[in-house]
Amino acid sequence: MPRFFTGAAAATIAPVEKDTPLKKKQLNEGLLSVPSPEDRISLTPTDGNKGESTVSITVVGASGDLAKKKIFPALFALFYEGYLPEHFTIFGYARSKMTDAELRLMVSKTLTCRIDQRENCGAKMEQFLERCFYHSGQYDSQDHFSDLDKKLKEHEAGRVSNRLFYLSIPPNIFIDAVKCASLSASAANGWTRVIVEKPFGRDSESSAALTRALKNYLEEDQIFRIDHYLGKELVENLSVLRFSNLIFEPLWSRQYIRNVQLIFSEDFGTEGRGGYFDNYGIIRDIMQNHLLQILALFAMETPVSCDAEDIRNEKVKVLRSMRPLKLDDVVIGQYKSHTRGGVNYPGYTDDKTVPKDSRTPTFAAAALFIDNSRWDGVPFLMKAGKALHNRRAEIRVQFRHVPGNLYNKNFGTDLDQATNELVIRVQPDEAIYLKINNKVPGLGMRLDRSNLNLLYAARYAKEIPDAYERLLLDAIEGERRLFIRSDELDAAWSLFTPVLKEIEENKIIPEYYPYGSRGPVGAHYLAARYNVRWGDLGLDDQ
Ligand SMILES: NC(=O)C1=CN([C@@H]2O[C@H](COP(=O)(O)OP(=O)(O)OC[C@H]3O[C@@H](n4cnc5c(N)ncnc54)[C@H](OP(=O)(O)O)[C@@H]3O)[C@@H](O)[C@H]2O)C=CC1
Ligand SMILES: O=C1O[C@H](COP(=O)(O)O)[C@@H](O)[C@H](O)[C@H]1O
Repeated sequence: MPRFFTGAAAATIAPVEKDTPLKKKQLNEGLLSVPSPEDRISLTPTDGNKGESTVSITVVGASGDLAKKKIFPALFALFYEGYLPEHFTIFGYARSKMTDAELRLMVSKTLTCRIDQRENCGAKMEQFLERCFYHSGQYDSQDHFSDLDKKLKEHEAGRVSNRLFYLSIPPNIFIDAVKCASLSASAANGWTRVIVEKPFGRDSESSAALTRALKNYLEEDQIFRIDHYLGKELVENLSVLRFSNLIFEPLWSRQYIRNVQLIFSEDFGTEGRGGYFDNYGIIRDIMQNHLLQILALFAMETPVSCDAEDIRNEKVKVLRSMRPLKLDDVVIGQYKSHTRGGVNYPGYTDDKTVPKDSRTPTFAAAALFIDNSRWDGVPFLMKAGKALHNRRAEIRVQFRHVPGNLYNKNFGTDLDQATNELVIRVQPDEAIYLKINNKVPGLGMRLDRSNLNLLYAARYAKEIPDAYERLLLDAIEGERRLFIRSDELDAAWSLFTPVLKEIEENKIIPEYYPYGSRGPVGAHYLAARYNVRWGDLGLDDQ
């Protein structure tokens, strides 16, 4: 069921943003007229185009990697499934010279059909591409954005215009682009929203400066800070799992949970993105955002409702209850070259875009703590790395042992063998499974560990949408639940900034690990200090 109303229904959708500083200025100067409430609710199709609304989506940085790989394909998937409004236009904006036809050719190479929904896919692609246009311009030129504005207006044809800008550009030009888009290409009578890609700064100070600069041109509710992990199916399911199943929520505390592990691994290196990565490193690239966001959703208290502000309020509370990370609780690593099966896999510093003497971590493990009554003393262990032995993202919840367990003798003293573990596998092969102790069928009394397994591919015959689809749709619909609010961002940076500074100022040497391995051994010592064994090492967890 499409979530977006199209056609006549869309005529009743009123702009929801508060006026931006720019808009207020224009209103004061009489440069803009305010649609009266009557205009907003009573327009019917007989008013001509005026009563209908359009959405124009401008992909700023359209020639780039993310736009090609994720944004255009996600927009097509939304179009294919009927989620885009009836009147929509997509503009690519970048400095590269391209015609509309060239943009369409570029985009067409990246579009794919769903495995389970291929009907009319070719025709749908054609229809989609016909709605894609290109405008070449500089990111810091108001004139060029004014030219874009003129083109957008032609397509909007007098309808109520809503505009979404997706900043798919390097962070050093975010502000220029926001300034120009806001001053020269804001919607005249509908909403204007801007999706901002990470990185949101590289520490507390630069992040706060970015927020301040953005707020010169936009209100907070126009800023959609994207963390694509929040758009992943199993991350979105976390709240459903916790708050709609009686069996989980009562166990969700220090009373029953021994530790929580948040694990991210990739089986490839920085290949091609070394230039960006070297300035950030794995802690900023993965931990401070993706893993911490998952942690906040995992650990938050029950929100008042599913509304964005209620959920984000609870996330902020968790983040602000966390202890700033200490250097002692962090292990960093960097991958080195490795030859396996006659193939040589390059080390991090073999990447031409990385300085030869770089100490930037490509792996990190950390122990974090939430100092509130629910989680006091429970280690939240994070592990993230590139060029490891597999590609995986998962949450592991290890439960305490059963007091006075009748069957202890069947398991011996190995706590990890005897206790339950809940695994939420975010990717690949999305799954939720619970390790339980079970009697092996037969006349004897032999126990083993088995999985109660919800494997998505077996349970749901539907392809899981890419995270960018969900997030783009939410931004179009004005749903902010899965986007990061500025206070969340501040709290997240407060946790990591001191340790990042210490690592950099003291030039801490990372532990080197071979490409394709399980990462530095130091991660095991760190876990052991808190009586934890990483859950992804078991034979049934490969
Ligand atoms: N690629 C990915 O997988 C991911 C990317 N991101 C973030 O998304 C954003 C875009 O990423 P990505 O597409 O990889 O970036 P690119 O490096 O591909 O840059 C996007 C476009 O920006 C323009 N551009 C690049 N460098 C400069 C520069 N120095 N000055 C002015 N314009 C420049 C180029 O377009 P032109 O020359 O035509 O103007 C380029 O095509 C970044 O913020 C990145 O951190 C986040 C997660 C994943
Ligand atoms: O944000 C980022 O995420 C990707 C991993 O995303 P995934 O959806 O493919 O798991 C990571 O490769 C990249 O370094 C990072 O910037």
